[in-house]
Amino acid sequence: MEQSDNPQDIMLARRLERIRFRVAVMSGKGGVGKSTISANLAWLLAQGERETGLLDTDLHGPNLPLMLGVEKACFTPLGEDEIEPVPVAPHLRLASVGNIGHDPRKAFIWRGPMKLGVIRQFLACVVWSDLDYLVIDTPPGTGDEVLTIGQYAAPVTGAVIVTTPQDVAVLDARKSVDFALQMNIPVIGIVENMSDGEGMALFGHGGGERAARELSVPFLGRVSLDPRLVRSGDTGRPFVADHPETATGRELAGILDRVMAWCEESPEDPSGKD
Ligand SMILES: Nc1ncnc2c1ncn2[C@@H]1O[C@H](COP(=O)(O)OP(=O)(O)OP(=O)(O)O)[C@@H](O)[C@H]1O
Repeated sequence: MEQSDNPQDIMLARRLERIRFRVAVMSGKGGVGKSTISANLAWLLAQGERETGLLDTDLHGPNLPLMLGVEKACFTPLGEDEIEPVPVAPHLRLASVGNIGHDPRKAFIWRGPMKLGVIRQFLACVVWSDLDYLVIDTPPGTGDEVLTIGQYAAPVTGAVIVTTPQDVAVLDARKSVDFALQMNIPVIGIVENMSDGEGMALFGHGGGERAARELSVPFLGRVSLDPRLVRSGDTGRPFVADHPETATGRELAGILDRVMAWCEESPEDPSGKD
């Protein structure tokens, strides 16, 4: 974030300094599995004893509290303008607008400028303390909301772009890569989600890898279309918590290994730590 005299911006900058790596999970369109990937990567990071925060900035569909079984939890207020994220598991905490005490069955109605103000205020209010990783589940698309996050959470260490294998989705992934680069966010790579496994012919296979090659960004791996991922999303436990030894569990772990290797070798480490 550029230097500002605004007290909220100063507070935000101070809070973010205590986070070693900030990883934005982005997608050009909705429903491609961004929240699913974010939740599973964050869980695996925490299991590896990395102090991890998960930030859900989707104001219209904050799904992460439900996916992580903390939909009934509310933030603990620490003082004026300060809230403590919700503990999910050892080393893992979540901050989602879904935990501000709103009835999850009702839709949030936000007008444009109000939305951006809320995102900014939300970023500034959450007290994470020291984190190794902050995984930011961004709203889909390349609009003002993602722009606001990119601006206020800067410098973002890198972006993970999630896509599905079809041509239209891959086109959207290209837009996301371009968007991230325009915001000066380095692209960690592309994840192809809902990829057809052997004998399947639903979404196809290989589009994400092709897009990564054409755009000269790393391909982080594919996650198969797996109905158990949908079920685990509904049970409040991420897939990798209960199925780490399945092929899909290993695909997710492989993606995390590549993300961590990229971050930990990144010269952009804002904390200046090794
Ligand atoms: N690999 C997969 N196999 C099967 N189902 C999946 C897979 N990945 C995600 N899903 C399912 O697809 C649906 C959309 O996933 P998710 O909510 O993670 O997408 P999203 O991109 O975050 O959506 P939004 O645009 O609403 O933020 C969910 O029901 C989820 O369980």
